[in-house]
Amino acid sequence: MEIRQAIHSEHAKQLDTQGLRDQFLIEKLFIPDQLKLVYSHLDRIILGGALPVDKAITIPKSLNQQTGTDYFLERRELGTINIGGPGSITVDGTRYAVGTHEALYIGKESRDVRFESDDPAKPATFYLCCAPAHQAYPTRKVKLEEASPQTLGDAANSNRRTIYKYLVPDVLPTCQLLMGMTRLEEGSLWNTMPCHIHDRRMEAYFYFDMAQDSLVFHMMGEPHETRHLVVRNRQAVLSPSWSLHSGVGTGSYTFIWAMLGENQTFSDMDHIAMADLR
Ligand SMILES: O=C(O)C(=O)C[C@H](O)C(=O)CO
Ligand SMILES: [Zn+2]
Repeated sequence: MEIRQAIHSEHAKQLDTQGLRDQFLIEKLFIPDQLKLVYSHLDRIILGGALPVDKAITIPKSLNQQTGTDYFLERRELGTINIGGPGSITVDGTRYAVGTHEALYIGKESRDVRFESDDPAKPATFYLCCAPAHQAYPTRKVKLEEASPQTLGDAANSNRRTIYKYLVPDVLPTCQLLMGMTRLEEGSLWNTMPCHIHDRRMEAYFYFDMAQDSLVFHMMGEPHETRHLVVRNRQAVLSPSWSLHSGVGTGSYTFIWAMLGENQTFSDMDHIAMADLR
């Protein structure tokens, strides 16, 4: 499993383009028929992808070497949103059908997890976020209609969007993982602007549904020391708690956000006045 160290903001601001990309960008998350995971020391989040095409993908036993536990989810919870075709996830013998843009929360102490696609021609594509957990909450599927929606922004500011909160306390209990998907309206290209930080939680953004030659300029850094990352389709960004996180696309895109940290209060954000951005 690839490891990313935590990084101080004073170090991050010295980095050049490649240095920033090495620290914060995850370029490849999906390898056919393999589980790809990246372990970050930012609140010990693990991000990953499972793209089952010709065979099922399972969580290998050897992963417990990284977690120092008997099995991977012994002290962890796992959230996933399927951005591909219809598929299923079998958790300790119970099969959950997981369609496009449906989420599955997999509780702590789940031992056997198996990802499958219904049709190899339209494979299910599971984006995964995994967090340390202290309590075994029930495994549960969440459909798009069950996610808690919040529409923000307007066309005049090119930031009209709906935030679908799938794994949040209003919908189901989790130990610390918060996860959802934000969809922009046609013509709106800015997410999360006006922007914010939240010192109490780290965050990860995963951009998808982008045209081949389309880019997102993902904004990061402390509000007075902003930087950007050029992000392509199906790439993820790690956002430490000191970093703002916002993006603008050269074309349409959707993204999945996930947060871990002190609290599960989505609205606990420190908004940054436009005048304070540098
Ligand atoms: O478009 C947005 O605004 C978001 O999706 C915001 C993220 O969910 C976020 O940064 C939550 O802290
Ligand atoms: Zn945020």
